[in-house]
Amino acid sequence: MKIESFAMEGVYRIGWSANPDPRGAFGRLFCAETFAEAGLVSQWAQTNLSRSTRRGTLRGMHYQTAPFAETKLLVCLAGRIHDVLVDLRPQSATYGQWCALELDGASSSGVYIPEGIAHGFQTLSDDVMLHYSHSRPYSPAHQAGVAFDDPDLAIQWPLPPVAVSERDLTLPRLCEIAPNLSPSRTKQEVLS
Ligand SMILES: Cc1cn([C@H]2C[C@H](O)[C@@H](COP(=O)(O)OP(=O)(O)O[C@H]3O[C@H](C)C(=O)[C@H](O)[C@H]3O)O2)c(=O)[nH]c1=O
Repeated sequence: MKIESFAMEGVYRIGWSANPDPRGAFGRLFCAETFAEAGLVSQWAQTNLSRSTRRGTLRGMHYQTAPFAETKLLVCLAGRIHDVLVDLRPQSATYGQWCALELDGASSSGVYIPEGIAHGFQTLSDDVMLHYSHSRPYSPAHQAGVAFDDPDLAIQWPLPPVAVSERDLTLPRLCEIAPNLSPSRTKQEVLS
């Protein structure tokens, strides 16, 4: 299992160190001790599976508000996704900016997403399966989000979005949830 910092403070790529053998492979994806030693959340409240059937499916940008703000460990088990993070932490050097990475099931690659980051993805293949670990329970009353097509963010999505939920089509713009954020800080992809 590899833990590598990525683009924004507190975000890490998580790599699955597979041990191949004639049957296939086996490897560790999470270890509470290793995560704790690295200063990462090492206890999860809930885990979820997310299945998307069509290439181009876009979900996001989602987060939970306090006191249910959550850290997520996301692992791609099947298919490929373009994963996007938006930094909503006012004290962060990358506040109001976004970064992106590709995750795929072939390598079971993952990303560790700290509290204060809005998360979304677009599938790059049919039949995507994702595994989520959440540090806090799901709380519908604390579900929040930012528009995936916010013009101030100008997130670059690789494909025309399909199968976007009604909720995601009506999420607020960043300027509505962070009025003090000057547009000059946004429109920049944080280069990894
Ligand atoms: C998030 C969640 C949802 N649900 C129920 C609520 C709905 O009936 C159904 C689908 O929920 P939603 O449309 O919010 O699912 P996504 O659009 O895939 O949202 C998720 O994907 C984005 C990209 C994320 O990062 C979040 O983890 C999460 O918001 O599952 C639950 O029962 N538990 C949960 O933890």
